[in-house]
Amino acid sequence: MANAAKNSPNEIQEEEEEEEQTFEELGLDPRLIRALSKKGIEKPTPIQRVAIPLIMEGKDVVSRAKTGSGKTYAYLLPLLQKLFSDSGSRKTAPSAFVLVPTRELCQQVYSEGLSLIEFCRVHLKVVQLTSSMPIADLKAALAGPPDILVSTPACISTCMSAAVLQTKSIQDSLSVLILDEADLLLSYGYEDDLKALIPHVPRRCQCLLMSATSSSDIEKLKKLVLHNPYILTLPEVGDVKDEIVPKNVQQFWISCSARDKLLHILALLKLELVQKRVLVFSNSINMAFRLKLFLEQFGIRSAVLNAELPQNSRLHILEEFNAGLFDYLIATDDSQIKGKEQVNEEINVTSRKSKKHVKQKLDSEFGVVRGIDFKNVYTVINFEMPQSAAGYVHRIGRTGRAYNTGASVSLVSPDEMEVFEEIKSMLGDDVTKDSNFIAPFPLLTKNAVESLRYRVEDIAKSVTKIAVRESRAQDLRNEILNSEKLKAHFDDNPKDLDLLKHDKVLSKKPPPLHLCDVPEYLLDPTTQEASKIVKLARAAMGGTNPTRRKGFNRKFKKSRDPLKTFSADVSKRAVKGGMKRKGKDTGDDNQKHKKKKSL
Ligand SMILES: Nc1ncnc2c1ncn2[C@@H]1O[C@H](COP(=O)(O)OP(=O)(O)OP(=O)(O)O)[C@@H](O)[C@H]1O
Repeated sequence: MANAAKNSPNEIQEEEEEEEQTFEELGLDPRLIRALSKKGIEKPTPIQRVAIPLIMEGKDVVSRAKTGSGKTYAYLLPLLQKLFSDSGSRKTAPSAFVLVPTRELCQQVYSEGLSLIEFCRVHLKVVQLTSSMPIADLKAALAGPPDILVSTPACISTCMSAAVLQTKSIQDSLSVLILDEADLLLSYGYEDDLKALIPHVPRRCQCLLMSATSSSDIEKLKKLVLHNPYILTLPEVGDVKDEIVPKNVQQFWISCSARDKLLHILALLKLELVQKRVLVFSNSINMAFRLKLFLEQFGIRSAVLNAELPQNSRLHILEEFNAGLFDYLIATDDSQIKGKEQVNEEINVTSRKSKKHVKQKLDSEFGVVRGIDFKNVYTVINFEMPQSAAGYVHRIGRTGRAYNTGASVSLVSPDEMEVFEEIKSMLGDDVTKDSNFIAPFPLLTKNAVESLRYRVEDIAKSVTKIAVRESRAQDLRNEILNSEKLKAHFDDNPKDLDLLKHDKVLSKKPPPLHLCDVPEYLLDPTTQEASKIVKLARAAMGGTNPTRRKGFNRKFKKSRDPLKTFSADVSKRAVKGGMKRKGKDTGDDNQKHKKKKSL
């Protein structure tokens, strides 16, 4: 049906009717539907439409869907529904484990679970545990026990070794195990932790595996954890490399030398050729600070999010950014993949040379890019290219989430062409499939870039290695102090976001006034026009106001909406007559799902 639907208007109508399926029709409990409605969520996304009924039937499911497609509710909703009816049963350990690769994700899934439970007014308890917690706190959190435990595999392993979680209790009580962002669990080094847990997961336990990309790690995990699972995946994955990046994210690139990257990013931001809010990625913490200091000199304030910051500060930066308190966030990623030694070396240099001797370890459970639900990020800029094609998909996936639209701009220097080619070949880079095509960025003219060059060169030189090192150490010191204050403050005032600003200026000298404004005579007519178009588009979308944006997006062409293009696999094999299922027993369920669903 998916193919036919693309070709025939009548069938598109059919497809759209199928899309109108509601949460009620999926059999969701009215309390959950009310809770969703309070959160402004009215109808299921495609992955939710397919996964929720299967999970409610108790099936093991591997669910692979694009970034931002709503995978968290796809498992949280049926999980809660199951626990509504199980809540009276006696147990000695949590009924459900949700395992994620990073603390940031832990916090995010925990908050989503907690708010659904609160809205539903049911007596269920969710806790989050991380490896940094003292054993006594882990013990206290597990007393009860709670119904849902959100954690990292390493922390579960710690709890088992410290006998805070008894393996016998896990065997008796665990009924659902969820591995979220499963494609990352092994690359974050959790294989041994998972292997320690798996023998204690009872055979009857339902196992779910959620991921945005596929990899050999997923295959490994599937074998390790799942029994006879249903595989829900994108329709053409495998052969046609389609729709890896959500369709409503437009991808662009700019070719420039490594040296000219500062000049180009300044032109993009200062001439307002990209829409706010903007998430910029760099590959190292020093580069992130260099960029911050450089932009400050032109009156552009930003915050840096990285692995050396204390956890409270990181969470607070994310919350502030999501709440719209500042427009530019520079994040570092890939520190896990890059080799910790190199990054640690970077930190030690900072520590040794800094007078106040700030020592801070990189957090191995840190992850900004993977799975974090940034709100209303319109533009992602790759100031430096990620180290892998999968890294690119995850970065780009921070925009265009749920029903929003977004854009990405990658600054590609000659020595990054190799990874850029790899990305293009992974995407298929087919001009006819606009979702996967990375187009040259059309709004930035050579004249506009050159008009800024002489201003940029002096400032770029003034942002020396020493200045970067000092401001990085300064920021870290501030954040360590803040972190303590934040902890105490937020225990009492959980909703107070405006306490500490993270985009404060770090430069010793205030930005020169003449650099903060770009005089009109510097701009060629094409750039002026481009800037106007971007502003108009922004106004049409209601700025960063999420509710007005929704209205805009409803008018957005359906075929460009990533949330509408998912179909269950039901994939290749389904076309030939049946849902893809590991193992022999397909039975009646196969009949139910026989038809290839295009949602
Ligand atoms: N049915 C829905 N309607 C509208 N918005 C939704 C719906 N379901 C989820 N969302 C919103 O979509 C956003 C993305 O959801 P989520 O974080 O679950 O995506 P994801 O598929 O897990 O992405 P990633 O792979 O990047 O982790 C969230 O802000 C969430 O609140």
